[in-house]
Amino acid sequence: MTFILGLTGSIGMGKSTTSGLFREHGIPVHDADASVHALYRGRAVAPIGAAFPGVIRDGAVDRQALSAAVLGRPDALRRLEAVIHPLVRETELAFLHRCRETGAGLAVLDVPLLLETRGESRCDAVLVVSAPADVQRQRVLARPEMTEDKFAAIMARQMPDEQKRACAHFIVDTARGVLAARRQVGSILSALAGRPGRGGQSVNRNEAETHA
Ligand SMILES: CC(C)(COP(=O)(O)OP(=O)(O)OC[C@H]1O[C@@H](n2cnc3c(N)ncnc32)[C@H](O)[C@@H]1O)[C@@H](O)C(=O)NCCC(=O)NCCS
Ligand SMILES: Nc1ncnc2c1ncn2[C@@H]1O[C@H](COP(=O)(O)OP(=O)(O)OP(=O)(O)O)[C@@H](O)[C@H]1O
Repeated sequence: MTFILGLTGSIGMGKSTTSGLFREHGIPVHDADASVHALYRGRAVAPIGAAFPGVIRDGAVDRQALSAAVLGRPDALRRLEAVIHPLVRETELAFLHRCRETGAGLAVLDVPLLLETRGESRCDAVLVVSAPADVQRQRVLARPEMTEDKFAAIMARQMPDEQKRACAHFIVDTARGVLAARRQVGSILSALAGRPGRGGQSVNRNEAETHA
């Protein structure tokens, strides 16, 4: 049985970077953000175009236009999520099916809204990627196209980092550099070695060592 590790964290905390450290060990990772982006070039174009007129450009969803249409408008963001989340869930299920068929002992689901959407119920354990608020802010505001308003609108839809950490079986601190994060991932893999998956029944948090 494949052990399902849910990897999450707020915007800019280092989810993609940390997922990459699991990939270095040959562990399969499903990246929900990447799945959304692929859907915006394929199956989601028609339903998103119907729900949000004007956001399709050159046959694909224009993320900047969509962002402007939904961020800061909680109802619109919920509407977008109602369209896109079931499609992402389908790609995730297909990924997990492949992991089981190939006998993978561990699979990682990188899902930004894992805890906000109670997705932990389909994981065997939860890893929260975290950094101090000032580091997060500096990272996010350094991105092109990012503004204070956009950052605030995204944060408003996300569970505070402190609450996320309280739900974690494992924590990776990304403020200490990639080498330190690589070491933390290594120790999580050691802690999980040989642990059988339970097909989505969560591990009791006390059963797993929390690595801060
Ligand atoms: C709002 C959109 C258009 C902005 O696009 P953009 O290219 O600027 O951001 P990107 O997709 O790379 O997401 C970056 C980060 O924003 C945060 N984020 C994305 N969607 C959401 C959301 N619905 N609620 C809160 N935070 C979100 C996450 O931390 C994510 O890692 C885009 O994020 C989107 O389509 N979101 C809806 C899909 C979704 O809910 N994705 C998250 C999990 S599946
Ligand atoms: N362990 C680390 N050490 C140093 N810098 C890091 C580390 N992890 C992430 N970063 C830096 O932080 C920034 C955000 O990282 P990343 O893109 O992995 O975050 P994310 O959580 O996936 O972001 P988003 O929520 O936007 O998808 C990047 O500039 C990355 O280089």
